[in-house]
Amino acid sequence: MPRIEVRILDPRLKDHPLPHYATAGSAGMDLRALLDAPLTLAPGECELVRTGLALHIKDPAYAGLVLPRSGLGHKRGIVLGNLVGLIDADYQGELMISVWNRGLETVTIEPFERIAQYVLVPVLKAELEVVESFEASTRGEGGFGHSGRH
Ligand SMILES: O=c1ccn([C@H]2C[C@H](O)[C@@H](COP(=O)(O)OP(=O)(O)OP(=O)(O)O)O2)c(=O)[nH]1
Repeated sequence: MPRIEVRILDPRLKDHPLPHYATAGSAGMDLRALLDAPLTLAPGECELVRTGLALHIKDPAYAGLVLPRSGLGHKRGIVLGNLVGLIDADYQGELMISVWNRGLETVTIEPFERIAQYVLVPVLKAELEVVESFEASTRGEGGFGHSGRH
């Protein structure tokens, strides 16, 4: 199992569990909002929320993804302002969550509420090789729906 170093940047987090896998099959660890008071988001409003944690992946063979929580996104309209957060292996700063109320009603986030999830994923690095033309292939120039398939 890969190891990620974590710094607890805010003493209030000492009373709360670190992000963890809720079940043996969970792919993500829930992330909690470090807030002094409830945060009210009007429809369309977006706020950068602290986690109070710095997670240093270190190994460039991995990256972190911050993803919405399904229930929160579907039922309360709370998703991420950047849709998906990409956490680089060399990032050592505080993990921040862009919380966006995409819904039509005002939503309140409570301090330490679980607002997103963190998934560690493997990363492949590609080297770009400039060529004059590609080998004959079955795909032409089309894209964005040009294949004619639905
Ligand atoms: O939801 C997110 C997304 C990113 N980050 C941190 C980790 C990431 O490694 C760093 C930079 O993110 P990214 O490269 O996506 O942002 P950018 O807008 O291109 O900023 P930068 O100029 O800092 O690279 O910000 C977060 O804390 N939360």
